[in-house]
Amino acid sequence: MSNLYKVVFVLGPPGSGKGTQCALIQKNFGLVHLSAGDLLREEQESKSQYGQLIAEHIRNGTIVPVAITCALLENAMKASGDCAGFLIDGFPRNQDNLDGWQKNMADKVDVKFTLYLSCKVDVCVSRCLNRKQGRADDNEESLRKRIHTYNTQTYPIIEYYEKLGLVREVATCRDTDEVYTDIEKIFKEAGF
Ligand SMILES: Nc1ncnc2c1ncn2[C@@H]1O[C@H](COP(=O)(O)OP(=O)(O)OP(=O)(O)O)[C@@H](O)[C@H]1O
Ligand SMILES: Nc1ccn([C@H]2C[C@H](O)[C@@H](COP(=O)(O)O)O2)c(=O)n1
Ligand SMILES: [Mg+2]
Repeated sequence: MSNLYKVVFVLGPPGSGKGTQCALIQKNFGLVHLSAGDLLREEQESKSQYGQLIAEHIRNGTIVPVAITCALLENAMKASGDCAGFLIDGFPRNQDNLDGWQKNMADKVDVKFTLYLSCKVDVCVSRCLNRKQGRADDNEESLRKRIHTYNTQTYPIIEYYEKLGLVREVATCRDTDEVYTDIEKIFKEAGF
C-alpha cells in the first residue's frame, strides 16, 4: 500500500462555493479540508513575521509566495493524522504555487484530480458581497482584483491540469445540494 498522501485540489473563482462543497465532502468522505486562504488568514492573525505581507496580498487579491503557503499546507497535513486524503482548496493558484508544490511535495503526494467549480462571475461576486464573514477582501475593489488574478493566473493552472486529463468540472450556479450530488458521483468514481 502507498504511503503517499492522497490529494484533490479544489479550484474555481472567488465565491464559486469551494469552502461550502469541501465541508460536505469532508463530512461524507473523510477527507480533510485544507483551505490555503484560511491557513493564510490564521497565520496573519497569529502575529507571524509574515502577517503584514499576507494582509497586503489578501487585500490586493495577489498571491502570497509559495514558500509560505506550501509550508502551512505541509504542516497542516502532518498535523492531521490518519485520513482518507486531503482537499486542498484554493491551491495551486498560480505558476509560483505550482512550481513550489512540485519541488517540495510532488514525491510525498498522489494528486488524484483537480475539482474545478465553475460559476459565472456576477453570481460569484454577489455571493461574496453577501457572505458576511467579515473578510477584508469581500468588497467590490478587492473582488475586481481577485477575479483578475483568477482569470490571468489561476485559470491557466486549471488548463495545465486539464491537459493532463486531471480536471473534473462541476457547474456551481445551482443549488448547493444539486452541486454536491454531482461532486459525490465524482468522488465515488475516483474510489473514495
Ligand atoms: N450553490 C450555492 N448557492 C447559493 N449560495 C452559495 C452556493 N455555494 C456557496 N454559496 C454561498 O456563497 C458564499 C461563498 O461560498 P464559499 O465561501 O463556499 O466560496 P469559496 O469558493 O470558498 O470563496 P472564496 O474563494 O472567496 O474563499 C457563501 O456565503 C456561501 O454560503
Ligand atoms: N494559494 C493561495 C490561496 C490564497 N491566497 C490569498 C490570496 C487570496 O485572494 C486570499 C483568499 O483566498 P480564498 O480564501 O479566497 O481562497 O488568500 C494566496 O495568496 N495563495
Ligand atoms: Mg473559500
